[in-house]
Amino acid sequence: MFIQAITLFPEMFASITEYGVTGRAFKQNLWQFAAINPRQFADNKLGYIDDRPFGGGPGMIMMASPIQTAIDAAKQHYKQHSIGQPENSRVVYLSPQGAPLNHAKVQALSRLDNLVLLCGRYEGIDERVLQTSVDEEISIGDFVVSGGELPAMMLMDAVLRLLPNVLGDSASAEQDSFANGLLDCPHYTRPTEFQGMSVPEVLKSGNHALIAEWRLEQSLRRTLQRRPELLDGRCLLPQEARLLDKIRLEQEQ
Ligand SMILES: CN1CCN(c2ccccc2CNc2ccc(C(N)=O)cn2)CC1
Repeated sequence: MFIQAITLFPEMFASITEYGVTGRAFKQNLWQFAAINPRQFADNKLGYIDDRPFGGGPGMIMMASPIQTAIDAAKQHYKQHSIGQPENSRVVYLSPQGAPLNHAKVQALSRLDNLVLLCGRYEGIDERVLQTSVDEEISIGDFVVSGGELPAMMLMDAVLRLLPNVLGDSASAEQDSFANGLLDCPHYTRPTEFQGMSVPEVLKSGNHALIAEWRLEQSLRRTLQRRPELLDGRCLLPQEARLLDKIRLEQEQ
């Protein structure tokens, strides 16, 4: 997968290309990345790519033209390098006004050949380039941060984890909590005793069926407790329904 970020701060993306599983996968060429700085496409010698908002108000708006040129350059790049299929490519704009990102959306994005991530700064981007050149607007949550770069890197990390071979067999993405629509169960490691607290016996039993059932019960218990709405509309496997009934019965007592 070839990901391009349109950003005023290309260096920020070292956080994902240089560290952790995403960094190792990048070095193994399991995915490719390029940053495009719209400042190089400024219409003026001084490199201005922002201007005051029509209608007044605080802050500055990113001008349409340099962004348009940057998006066209990104599309040109994957076309001339014939990376994947142009139709299997998408331009995504990270913004508080976007559709909420969730696991299903991450899965859909992980099947693309090319992904262009538009990172806004200042107070946002001129609407006219968004209307013509952005395929999808996505939000990583109902809060505002000072630029689209961190949201873009969070989206990238979630997507890259789903690419084949990125997570060696040690940690597979389908075991990720949201992959099954539930919150994750509690985890423990050595030492057995920590500040007078021990480890649930079942986890030391070596009985893998019992351990799996305990973990599923803990996930269901946590989901019911912290995010009950995640259970609405989620079809339950027989084992999940049985455990959920048991938990609900206990809570009624
Ligand atoms: C001070 N202004 C900075 C620029 N910002 C803005 C406005 C429009 C687009 C992008 C941004 C970049 N910020 C983002 C981006 C995404 C998310 C998210 N939830 O996905 C949160 N914030 C408005 C506020």
